[in-house]
Amino acid sequence: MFNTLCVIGVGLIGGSVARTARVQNLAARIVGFGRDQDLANLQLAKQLGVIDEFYLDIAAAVAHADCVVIATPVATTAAVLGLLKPHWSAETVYTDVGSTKGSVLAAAEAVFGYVPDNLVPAHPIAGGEQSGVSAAVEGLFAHKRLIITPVAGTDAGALAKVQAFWQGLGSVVSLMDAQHHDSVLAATSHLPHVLAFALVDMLGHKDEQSEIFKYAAGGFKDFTRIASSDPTMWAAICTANKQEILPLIEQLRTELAKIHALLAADDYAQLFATFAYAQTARERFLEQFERPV
Ligand SMILES: NC(=O)c1ccc[n+]([C@@H]2O[C@H](COP(=O)([O-])OP(=O)(O)OC[C@H]3O[C@@H](n4cnc5c(N)ncnc54)[C@H](O)[C@@H]3O)[C@@H](O)[C@H]2O)c1
Ligand SMILES: O=C(O)C(=O)C[C@]1(C(=O)O)C=C[C@@H](O)C=C1
Repeated sequence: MFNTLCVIGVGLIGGSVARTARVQNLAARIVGFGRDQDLANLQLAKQLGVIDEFYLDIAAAVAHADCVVIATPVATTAAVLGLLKPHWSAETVYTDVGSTKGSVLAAAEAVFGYVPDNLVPAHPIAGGEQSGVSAAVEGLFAHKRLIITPVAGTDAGALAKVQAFWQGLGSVVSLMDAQHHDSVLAATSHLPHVLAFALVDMLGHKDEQSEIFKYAAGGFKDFTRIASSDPTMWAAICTANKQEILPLIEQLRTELAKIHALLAADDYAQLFATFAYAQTARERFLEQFERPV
């Protein structure tokens, strides 16, 4: 159990960390930090009992913290580490929740010149399309995967503490290289978001826009739910991981061109084979991986 948990960015994920940590007794006191423009969200977080106190001053926020969780958009990591740097403590463990991990290591290198041995990058593979503390839920991470991406110099004690913390929040923890993480998540999370944003962008610009959305039913809603996600967060993720995302967009172009050609040629057999392969693959993946524990 930590004495003071400090959450930097008390939004959907940071708020869910705080809510769950409280219920699971992982911290005696939970505080939040944000900028002036985060004041209303922080006030709400306190009012909802998600945090005990909040600070707009970083020194006050981390003064007694033995665990700091950075839960802000990935584009802000360097700025947040820059604020933390003068108050960095060897007695504290630091973790984050960013959707891209290479960018977090790069931010640490840029700010410190190295990755501090007590900074243990993490990524919970759980979330939703909403933002802010009002969307935070206790139990968000239960039975969900969480990837930790340590580096060669990561302190074993800090790693063990952070791993135990995330396990205490209910996550099923895996360890992997940040580069590998970014390559896997580009395919399973970032590309689907690009696709959903692209589809709604395309349809939204069509003249018959209102007609299209009027008759949209379950399939459209299922496919495009994630296009309701925060554009600030997703522009940051896509920019941070473009090296991995760009080749996947190219592969998808090839796949769409294949389906276009099959349809144009009335090649029912190959069209069926393509859809049947995808259906079987999805069923197999769900069966194998839907429940990690
Ligand atoms: N939403 C998801 O499904 C999901 C899942 C896993 C990981 N993540 C990652 O979690 C992080 C947070 O995402 P979220 O969905 O909780 O977003 P959110 O918008 O709900 O919360 C982010 C919070 O950070 C605050 N903030 C922004 N910039 C800040 C700064 N410079 N200093 C202090 N506070 C700042 C915002 O006001 C907000 O309260 C992102 O890095 C995202 O990649 C998101
Ligand atoms: O369910 C959603 O809405 C999500 O976008 C969650 C999701 C995902 O793509 O699965 C989004 C970003 C994360 O980094 C992890 C999880």
